[in-house]
Amino acid sequence: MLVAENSQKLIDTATKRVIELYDRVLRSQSNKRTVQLVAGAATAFILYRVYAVIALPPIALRGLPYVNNLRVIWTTLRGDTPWVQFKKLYAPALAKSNERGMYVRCGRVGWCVYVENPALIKKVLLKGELFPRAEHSFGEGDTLLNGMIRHPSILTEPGEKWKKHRKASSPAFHRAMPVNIFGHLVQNLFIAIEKNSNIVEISGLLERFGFDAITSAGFEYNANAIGDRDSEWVKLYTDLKDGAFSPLFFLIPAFDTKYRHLFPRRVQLHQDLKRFIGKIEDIIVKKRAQLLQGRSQVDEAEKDLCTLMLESEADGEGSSLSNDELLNDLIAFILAGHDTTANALSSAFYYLAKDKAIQQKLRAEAIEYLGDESHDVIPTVEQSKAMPYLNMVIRETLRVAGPAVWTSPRTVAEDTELGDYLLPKGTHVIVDILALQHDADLWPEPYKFDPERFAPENKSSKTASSWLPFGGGQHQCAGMNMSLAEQRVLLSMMVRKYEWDLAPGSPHQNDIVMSGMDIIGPKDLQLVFKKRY
Ligand code: HEM
Repeated sequence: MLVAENSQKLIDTATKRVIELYDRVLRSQSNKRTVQLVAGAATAFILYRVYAVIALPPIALRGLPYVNNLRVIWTTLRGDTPWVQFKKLYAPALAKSNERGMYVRCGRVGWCVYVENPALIKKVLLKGELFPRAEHSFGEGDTLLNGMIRHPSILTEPGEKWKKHRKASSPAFHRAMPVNIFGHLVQNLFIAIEKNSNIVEISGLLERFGFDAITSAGFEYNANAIGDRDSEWVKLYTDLKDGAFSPLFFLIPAFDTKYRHLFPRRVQLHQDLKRFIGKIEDIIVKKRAQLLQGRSQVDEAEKDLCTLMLESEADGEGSSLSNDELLNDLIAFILAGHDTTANALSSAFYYLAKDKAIQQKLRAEAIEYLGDESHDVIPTVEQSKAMPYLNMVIRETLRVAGPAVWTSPRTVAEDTELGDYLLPKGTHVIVDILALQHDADLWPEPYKFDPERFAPENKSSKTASSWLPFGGGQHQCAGMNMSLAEQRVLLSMMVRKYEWDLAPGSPHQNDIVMSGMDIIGPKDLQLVFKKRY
């Protein structure tokens, strides 16, 4: 939370004390002037203490450069995205840290040390025992946010409880590579693009593509978000997600719990949540029953995650999850998997529209691998992995405009030195992916889109450890390979079929304009498509 709960308590106590003091001073007739001076000084001191609690980090962290929290609150209320906040506030703080590569600011879990130095990042990500995931990073209680990011799940638990979820899903993520599912959804996207007269709002369309992709690949349910933006599933999910991250309820969770009855729309959303959960529960129950009848005959790589998880559980391979736990993980996959991939793709469309030579080079490669006949070709897994330039474009997009700007927060398990700085037990630490991937020492001209950085001859160990769009260590993105497959299939098919350009008068003409808070992507990106066949 941007304003920690204990700050509120301190403000209340301080206000009470100041009122009591004034009351005593004003009633006292003796030596009034001296008493007024003392009262004034006491008030100033208390006000400073209140300011310090809200605006400044704990004393133990003040040896690192930090960002005054009032500035963070202000920029957040203004609706600045992390992309803008980084340029305005965090990059200057980081610049003050010189070689250290650490700065402090208030984030979702309170005051955090943000780390950008690759060597320190390695320590944070690889020493899981010392830097376990922070508990309750999405708050506690019966809020809509906790109804969506459900406990216990792969996204929420630290330690052994998390391991159980990761173990249950690892075999499934290892096997799933559903290029045909993705390819057929890309064909639905073609239909949607051609329904538009001229200008296509591609970022919204890709979000709907991402939703169909994760419901199909997650539990064999095509929500048909591409075909029908008002479909029941899409509306339900969008309302719930917007509601869960609504700033008012995010900042003051009591409005969503104790005082929910004062907000009828909120009450409705909680009922909608039950309906949404019920739909996925039904799918799980049906799939468990199907498994008792025999294995799915679908090709292993095209099976959905839920089926694969149940099958590996039956084989004693993954760990065993209750229906509730499995449900929580499936919802986690939707939340973690749909916006991220959609925004990455949207950014790729932007950079390819801005640089026609790169777009053409990518097209030439897709034609070389998939042919130039006038019909759609869904690449095989092997073909999609083999296209070197496609992979360079994807990697560079994830560097320059990676949708996940930070890793999940970790909490220091005992007093620990990070670099030359002692972090007390309980300090929160976050890897600043955005800062790392825009460090000019590691990535010259960091805001320039240049896939050649990833050409084999330009590879270096320095950049290998500085490309972390999926995080790293034990919590590295579980869906990384699935997301990469989705991006390869979509981009290779799209570039074979269309040429595209920014829409006339696009606000993105000079520079990409981002939207989003934790997950970012181009804001309302509009493109003009020209069909090649
Ligand atoms: C471009 C697309 C994606 C990006 C950039 C991305 C990025 C990330 C990042 C940065 C983390 C946190 C890592 C950490 O804390 O160290 C993460 C975790 C996670 N992601 Fe992704 N992700 C993407 C797509 C997906 C997809 C498609 C899925 C599911 C199908 C998925 C599922 C998860 C899960 C389950 C976790 C938690 C892993 C754990 O703690 O064990 N992500 N992702």
